[in-house]
Amino acid sequence: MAHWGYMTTNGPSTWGKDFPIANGERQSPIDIVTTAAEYDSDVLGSNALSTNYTPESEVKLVNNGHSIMCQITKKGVLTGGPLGKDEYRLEQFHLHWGAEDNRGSEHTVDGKMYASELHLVHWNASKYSSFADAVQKPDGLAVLGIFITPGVACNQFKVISDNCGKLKTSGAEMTVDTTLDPTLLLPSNTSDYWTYLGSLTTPPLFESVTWIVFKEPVEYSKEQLLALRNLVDSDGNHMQDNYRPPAALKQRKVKKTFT
Ligand SMILES: CCN[C@H]1CN(CCOC)S(=O)(=O)c2sc(S(N)(=O)=O)cc21
Ligand SMILES: [Zn+2]
Repeated sequence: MAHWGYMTTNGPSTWGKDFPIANGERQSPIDIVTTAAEYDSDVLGSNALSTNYTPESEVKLVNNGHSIMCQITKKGVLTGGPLGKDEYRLEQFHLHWGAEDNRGSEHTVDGKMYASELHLVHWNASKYSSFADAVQKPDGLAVLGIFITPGVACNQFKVISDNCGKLKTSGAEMTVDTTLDPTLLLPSNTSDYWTYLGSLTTPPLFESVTWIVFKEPVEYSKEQLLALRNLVDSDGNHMQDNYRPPAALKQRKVKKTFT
């Protein structure tokens, strides 16, 4: 089978052929209908969402053919909020983006698409022994979704935007000798978010993700967004527009932590 991608011939509308779960009951992304989201004080509850990340002492960047990914090597944890008592460990982060500012995010808010969306991927280290073990479990993963909008440069993202041009082929890796604190990739307000049970937004589309999507977007400069748009895969195709459109909500409720 042709490897999945985002072109007409192998894009999201074709994924169901090889990954039937594409039409499942808890697929991601979704359109977040803000008026339908339910304020849930016990999500906000006793234990607010909390990150405790250790800054990376060097930055491992990988062009995986579908996105630019930063492989995390230090111990960083996400707890609280909808995650109950479980501790989720940061594994990697990556992005999705468009060819133009008017598209690129995967989640949408009342139909609005942002220019890009950053995903910090965590796995449930309280219940599972490894990322590979957790990736298919219904409570195996937690992903933080951060909307990106054009504006001032994000300093912490510079190490990625300054180097992604050197990752010319799929599988290309590089290690940049600089530190990176994933905490500084988050919006200033991490109390206001929507959360719901969903899936990976790329094949294999496992329904294993507790999604936490922050309301406040983060700004990247035009140059930083252009750096993402200049990324190519090994066939020399631009990686841009590497977003899956919203899937059906089906029998799910989206919760929110703010009124
Ligand atoms: C290009 C492949 N992307 C996936 C690779 N991984 C799955 C590994 O399957 C064995 S993963 O768990 O690191 C994630 S998280 C994620 S998203 N966009 O929902 O945050 C996609 C993927
Ligand atoms: Zn993603």
